[in-house]
Amino acid sequence: MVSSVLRDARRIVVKVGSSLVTNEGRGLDEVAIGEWCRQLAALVRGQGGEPREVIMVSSGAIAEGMKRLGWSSRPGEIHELQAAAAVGQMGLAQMYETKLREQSMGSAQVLLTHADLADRERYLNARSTLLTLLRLGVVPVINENDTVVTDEIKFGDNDTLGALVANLVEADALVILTDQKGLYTADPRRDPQAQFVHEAQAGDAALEAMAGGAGSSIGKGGMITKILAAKRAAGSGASTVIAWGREPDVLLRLARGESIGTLLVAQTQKNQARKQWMVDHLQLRGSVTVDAGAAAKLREDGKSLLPIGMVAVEGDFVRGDVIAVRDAGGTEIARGLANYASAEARLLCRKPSAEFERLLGYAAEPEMVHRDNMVVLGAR
Ligand SMILES: Nc1ncnc2c1ncn2[C@@H]1O[C@H](COP(=O)(O)OP(=O)(O)O)[C@@H](O)[C@H]1O
Ligand SMILES: N[C@@H](CCC(=O)OP(=O)(O)O)C(=O)O
Repeated sequence: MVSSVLRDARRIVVKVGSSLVTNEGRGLDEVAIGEWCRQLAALVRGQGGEPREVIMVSSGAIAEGMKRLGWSSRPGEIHELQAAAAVGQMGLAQMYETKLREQSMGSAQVLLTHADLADRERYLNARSTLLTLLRLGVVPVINENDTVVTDEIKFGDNDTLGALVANLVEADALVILTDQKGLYTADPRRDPQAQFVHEAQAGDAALEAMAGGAGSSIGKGGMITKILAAKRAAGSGASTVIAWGREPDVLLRLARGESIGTLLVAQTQKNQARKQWMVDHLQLRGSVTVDAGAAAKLREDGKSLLPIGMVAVEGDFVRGDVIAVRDAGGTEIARGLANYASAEARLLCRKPSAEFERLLGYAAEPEMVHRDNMVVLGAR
């Protein structure tokens, strides 16, 4: 069977769980990590098709740290888990770096917390960094920053983190690699009658009833967190595939359009989903007024808003806040995330980007609001 979802996906987030990465806690599985890295490199290079942008979200730090520290059972104390994660992350990063370098691929370590993605400014910073890494052809390898978070504010499982990263970079697809072939109607470790689910709608409540917790002592979330991650990823238009991480050439075959694992299809289109996301987060913090030229560029050409077209700034906002864009008559044209705080924006009115560094002491993005972070009102 051929599925177009992964075949057409240009930006893909791949998540691998602890049990796979560490061979059920026996230690980092060098061969498996090498295999995924070989496939990631082939995808980035577009071997056999269009080049893809890929981000790896990898668990395994705690399991690897426990092994390095000689602990045979998972400690109950949160700080011991954090210490294990810090020890294990060294090995994890080193392994991905080595395996990607063997493929002549650059790699980058990114450790994120929930707070990083909940805070608008950090959200934009994380997004810009990841998009820059992708543009540079480097493969970001992401894990939760376990050192600085405790239970209540943790993602807790990397399935959720994978979905939030997919939302963050507006990925087309999320691939969750695990120790099962995909989703079954019940936990196959417990119910031999369980049937395989080939395809379903992401967010279908019936799926949540099928999914149980983790089957091994190594994995954290189990299938339920994968189902919820698919629902979350669908919020920004990304479909999810749950597949067995040891399936030969799993990523390459998915990218060729082969149906492997369970496909959970997002119901909303990416652009539509992005707009919905903006509408849901519309707590306006201020606005900018633009000249007729900029208004036309936004309305008719779907362009970003550049400071050179701005004539005034109203309100008090920080980078990452949602602001309105108004024309000279006061009519709202668009809403979006501000790249510059109001005080900086006032200095940048009517100025070309070449002057930003002189005016601010630094230069970030050339746009005041990037079109990817903007909803033009009235536009479909
Ligand atoms: N309906 C289901 N279908 C498939 N697996 C399920 C289901 N319900 C529970 N599971 C369990 O979820 C496990 C995968 O989750 P987990 O151990 O957290 O892996 P990972 O480390 O890859 O995140 C499987 O090994 C399986 O025992
Ligand atoms: N940040 C943790 C991952 C948490 C976790 O167990 O995730 P997973 O195995 O994907 O369910 C680690 O690297 O050990």
